[in-house]
This record gives sequence, structure tokens and C-alpha cells, in this order.
Amino acid sequence: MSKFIVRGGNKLTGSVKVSGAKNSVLPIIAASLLGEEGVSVIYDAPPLDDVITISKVLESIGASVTYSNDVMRVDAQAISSCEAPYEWVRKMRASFLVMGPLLARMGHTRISLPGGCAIGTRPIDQHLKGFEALGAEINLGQGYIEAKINGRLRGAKIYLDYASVGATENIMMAATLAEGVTVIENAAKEPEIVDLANYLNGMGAKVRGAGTGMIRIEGVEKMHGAEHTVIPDRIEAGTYMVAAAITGGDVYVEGAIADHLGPVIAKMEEMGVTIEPDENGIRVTCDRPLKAVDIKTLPYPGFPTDMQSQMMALLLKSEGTSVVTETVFENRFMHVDEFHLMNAEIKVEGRTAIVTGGANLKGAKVCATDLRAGAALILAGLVSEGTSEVSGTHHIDRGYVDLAEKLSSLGADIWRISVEEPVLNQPTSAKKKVELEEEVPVFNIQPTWV
Ligand SMILES: CC(=O)N[C@H]1[C@@H](OP(=O)(O)OP(=O)(O)OC[C@H]2O[C@@H](n3ccc(=O)[nH]c3=O)[C@H](O)[C@@H]2O)O[C@H](CO)[C@@H](O)[C@@H]1O
Ligand SMILES: C=C(OP(=O)(O)O)C(=O)O
Repeated sequence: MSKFIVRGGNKLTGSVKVSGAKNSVLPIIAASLLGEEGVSVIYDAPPLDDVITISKVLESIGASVTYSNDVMRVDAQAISSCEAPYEWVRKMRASFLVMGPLLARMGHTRISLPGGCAIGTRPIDQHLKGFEALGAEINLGQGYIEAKINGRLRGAKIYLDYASVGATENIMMAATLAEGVTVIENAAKEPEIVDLANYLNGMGAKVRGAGTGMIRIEGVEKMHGAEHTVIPDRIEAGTYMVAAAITGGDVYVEGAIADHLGPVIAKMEEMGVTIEPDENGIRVTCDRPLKAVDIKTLPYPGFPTDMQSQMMALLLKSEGTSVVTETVFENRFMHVDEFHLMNAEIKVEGRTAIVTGGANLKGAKVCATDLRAGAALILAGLVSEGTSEVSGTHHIDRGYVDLAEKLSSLGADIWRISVEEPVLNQPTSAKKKVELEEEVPVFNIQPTWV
């Protein structure tokens, strides 16, 4: 168990490199199960706990996985099992993404129910509706979902009631090996869907229209391993953009793709932040008071729910009152109670939060209730008076590579301690603090929560 310790007051300056996208690499690793011949090589696979978890799921199915220096190799030629055990699926909802590939490849799959989590109930009805339309028979019992087909999946037209990212990915993967053509209507349009489609096509699939609301998949008989480089993480990039703005700094976010960050850039510019994209990244500077703005989360290309809490931290430092509306998940304001402990004034009414700007934030002991909540608390800590202690680091480790190191390299006063260590005895220089951190080999295939 560990905590992040943050001392507020430093302007961030310099350059920070964005890692490969968590939400791309997870479905891509799952899709590797479709490769009956050859080996897949996935570049820029970030060393995150979630990546380790999904590779454990693949190993439990009989795939061979190796990983070092952000390169993952998956050999799924000899997979032997079609069951994803509770042990791993309970750790991470995205493990459920192995269902589509396993069903298509093995004709049978048994997967533990992924369950809800802090941000909402997160049902899987749209995934199952898609599999049924492709001809699978679905049975639920004892915490597991079993899906079977007689022969091969059959292409179908599937309308999603909601443009679910996971359902689009799972159905798209299953449909690659179906007989005939599948059309997904009201498909999710996120950049991660396009990245997955590109990988699938590299494996021999025939997927068209990814990135639009209608995806057409012409089934093929067989797929093979492929080489693929994962896109940069737009949410990690957005988090560093907010870090630059909230501290009144000047940061170049290397690898950030402006096209993937349209609504985040638009809202930050509305607030008065200067954003200068170029072909290799985005420079973010902020040297004037910030204006309050309203934000509403929506499926892509709307404002991403995964940036809602970080933007709320920024709005706390603006002049005026902002309204934040969360439409994607029904319970994604848990960071508000923690912000209150830091002296913030925010009122939640249903799916809306009214944020009073100009907060005089004060360091406090707070807890990351989910991944992005954790990032938001750290951002608030960067501009709080005194010291903040952020616990619940296992959430943050699911989605941020070396968060403390990257922020320290920009001049932030942040470090990680094991909970046994007394905070008051920590040295003050960021450099020394980083040295204090435990040396963990880049790939030790053990999630931090084991
Ligand atoms: C690993 C990954 O890529 N995670 C992302 C993915 O999650 P995930 O794929 O789980 O998100 P979805 O787009 O599926 O969920 C969005 C909404 O649809 C609902 N829903 C979803 C499926 C379903 O069958 N029925 C249903 O009602 C969910 O409860 C939620 O309210 O997209 C989310 C929305 O951008 C992001 O916050 C997550 O970071
Ligand atoms: C909600 C998130 O991820 P997941 O779907 O993996 O829980 C996230 O990345 O903010």
C-alpha cells in the first residue's frame, strides 16, 4: 500500500511524454486471441496494472505473453481454454473484452461477470445483445456468462441502444470471424475504436467505417498475428494539459494528438488557456486568470467522461461558477466529497455539479475513489496550500505510467510513500523523493495490488 504526497505551489514547466493508450491497448491485447497463426507484436504497450491483468487473463486461456520495454508479444496459436476466471475479471472490467474474440475463435466461452464499480453499475446488455444477434446462445448462472454457437457466428445488423465503447469493441471483434457481413449501427466513435479496427485489419480482418456511427465487418475465415503501435493516451495527455494550466505553467505534452482532444482543447481555450498543437504534441501555457465554463460529458466526439474530474479541479481555480453535467456514468462525482476536504465548494444535484471557482484549496488527506478521481485530487494538490496525501493509489496505477515521476520532472513536489513511512520525515526536493521510491523492474508481470 502506498500514498502520493503532494506539496502545492510549484509551476510546472518542461516536456512530458505521453504513454500508449490504456483504452486502446486493452482491447488490442484481447483481440490478439483471434490470431490462429503467427505472433502479434504490440508496441507502446504501457506498463500499467491493467495491462498486466489482461495479459494474465490471456495466459490463463493458454496464450503465451512476453513483455519488456513497452513491447508485448502475444502468441495465441495454441489457446486451449475458453474460460476467463473470476480471479482476473473481477480486477478489471475490460477483461470482459476477451468474450468476443473467444466466442468467435472457440465457439464457446465462459466468463465471470465483470460486476459494477465505483463510477456506476456498468451493465453489459449491449454486448450480449450483439452476441445473440450473431447467433450465440447466452446463459447466465453462478456469476458466470456462458456463450455458445453451433458452427460459426453469422453476420447481422446490430443497433446499439447506446454508443457503448466496450460493446462496439466486443461485437466488432466477434464479427471478424463471422460468416457474412455485420453492421453495427450507433457504434461508438472513439479513437480507440479506430485503433482496434486498424489492428484487426492488420490481422487479416475486413473492418470498415470505424470512427463513424456505422461499422461494417465482413467476416473472414482465419486471422493471424500482426505488428501494431498503440496510439498515445488522450486522457493521460489531457491530465498533463490540466496540470500545466492549473499551475500557471508552460508544458509541452509530447505525443498528444490534438484531433483526439477536440473538446478538452475547446473547453480549456474557453477558460483562457493557451493551447498550441504541432505535429509532435501540444504546448500548454497559462498566464492569466481562468474563466468559468460549463461542461457536459458525452460519448466521443463529446467531452470525455474520463476527463471530467480533472477538469473539475481546473474549474475550482477559475473565476465564477461552472456547471458540470455527467451523462455517461450515473455515479461519477465521488471526487467531490474529497475535493470538499480540500476546502472546495461544489454542490451536487443528481447528475450535475455546481462548482464555485476561486477556491483557496488546502492540502488534506484524501482518497482516490477511482482512477480519474485520483488524478484530479493530485492536480488539486498541486495548487493547494500545504501538503496533500492521496491514498487509493492502486486505482491510479491502473491508468497512469509513472505519474509522480512525470510530474516531478516538470517541477512538481510529489512523491510516493509506503503507508508505513511517516510523511513528516520526507525530504523536500522532488529529486530526492523520486529516489526514495521502490525500484520496480519495468516488467515484473505483477500488478501492484497482488
Ligand atoms: C477500457 C475502456 O475503454 N474503458 C472506457 C470505456 O468503458 P466502457 O466500454 O465500459 O464504457 P461504455 O461506453 O460501454 O459505457 C458507457 C455507458 O453505457 C452504459 N452501458 C454500456 C454497455 C452496455 O452493455 N450497457 C450499458 O448500459 C454504461 O453503463 C455507461 O453508463 O468507455 C468509457 C466511456 O467513454 C470510458 O469511461 C472508459 O474509460
Ligand atoms: C473508467 C475508466 O476505465 P475502465 O473502463 O477501465 O474502468 C477510465 O479509464 O477512466
